Amino acid sequence: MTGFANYQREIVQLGKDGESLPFTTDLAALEGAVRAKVPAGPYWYVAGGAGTGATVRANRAAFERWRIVPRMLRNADRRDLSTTVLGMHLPAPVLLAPVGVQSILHQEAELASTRAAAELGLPSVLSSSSSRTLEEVASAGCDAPRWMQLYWSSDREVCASILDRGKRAGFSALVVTVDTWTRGWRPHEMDRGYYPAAQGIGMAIPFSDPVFRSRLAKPPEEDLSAALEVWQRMPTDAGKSWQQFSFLRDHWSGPIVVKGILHPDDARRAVASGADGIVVSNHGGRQVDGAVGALEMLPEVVDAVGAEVDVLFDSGIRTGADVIKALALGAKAVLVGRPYVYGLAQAGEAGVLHVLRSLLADIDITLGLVGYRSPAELDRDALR
Ligand SMILES: Cc1cc2nc3c(=O)[nH]c(=O)nc-3n(C[C@H](O)[C@H](O)[C@H](O)COP(=O)(O)O)c2cc1C
Ligand SMILES: O=C(O)C(=O)c1ccccc1
Repeated sequence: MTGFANYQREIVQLGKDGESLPFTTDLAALEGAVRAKVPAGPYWYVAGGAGTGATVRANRAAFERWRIVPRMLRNADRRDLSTTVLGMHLPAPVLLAPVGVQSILHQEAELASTRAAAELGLPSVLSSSSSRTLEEVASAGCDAPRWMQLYWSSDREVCASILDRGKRAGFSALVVTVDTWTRGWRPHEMDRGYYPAAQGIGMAIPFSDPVFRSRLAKPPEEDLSAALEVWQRMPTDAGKSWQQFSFLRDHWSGPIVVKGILHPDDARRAVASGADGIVVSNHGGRQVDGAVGALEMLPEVVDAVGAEVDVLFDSGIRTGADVIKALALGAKAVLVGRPYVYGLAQAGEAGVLHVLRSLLADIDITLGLVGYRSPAELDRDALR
């Protein structure tokens, strides 16, 4: 057995002592548990998808179409989930996806989620729209790798300043999200009139940025709506094409990952433009209604660029079996989004830790039962 599976033993022991966990171990059921606890505005903001929710469903349906074929008597009792992504050693092929405005669910927000990930040695990706600044998260006392995500604003000096702050605060990789230059059509938000950004939530990074502040007549603390208006006048797609990627290369010395790729030709373009990694993702179904399930595109993208760069995956990961399917289809690691945020809503850092430990234990146990000892041993032969 490996370390992560011990969580199962701890839980079983609790049961023997007549106790049970305060949380579900069924990560697919977490959403329902959180729905009963959190007000409708923030709940739907997180859980909702674009339009009719067809893409959210397509993400799950894509996992359902693949089945794992377990192998027997292969000495899989000792396992090692560790892997290397962008040259960084990870204890397991799991990262925390960038999720903005976490303070709508828990006041400790990104501090809690980053700490929980770091406790397990897992990297977390800080959203560009976080509720805490880069420097606050850096000083949370975590020694796991921290990556930063960027919504690539058209104001080059503001962008350069944010990248420079990230570097100085010790963020080791940059994730550039290319599928969200504007928000998708999201009835769940619009019909409830719930817009955290309108209250300045998720503006911690720009509002603490000296270059952004120099663009304002009055600081955001004195005139919030004017500051939000200036920010909104810096659209993230203005004139952007793959040619502008060199700007990021010039202002970021570490690895760059492009997040939000589905078509293999876009993956090739990203790599040709200098990306060190790709995240195959449809943003958890939040952007384009009726889009392809992200997992459906993973094999094509891996075939196109997997030999050159690390291909990561997100959108719809809920269980250990899901992670095994994504790895078998060629992902080097996966990012989880909503599940850890639901853990945060349940119980802050302890809730995130529970979700991550459950997922890692599930991956570890399932990998062993399927007859594999490490992520690297998995390939498409494990699936039908
Ligand atoms: C509430 C919420 C906020 C998000 N904010 C960001 C963000 O700021 N930047 C980003 O690149 N992706 C963001 N995402 C997308 C996630 O990084 C990720 O792609 C998605 O959640 C993965 O799907 P899953 O939730 O099914 O795991 C957000 C997702 C949610 C649910
Ligand atoms: O809601 C999202 O999916 C997202 O990417 C986002 C962007 C800015 C602020 C909060 C969330």
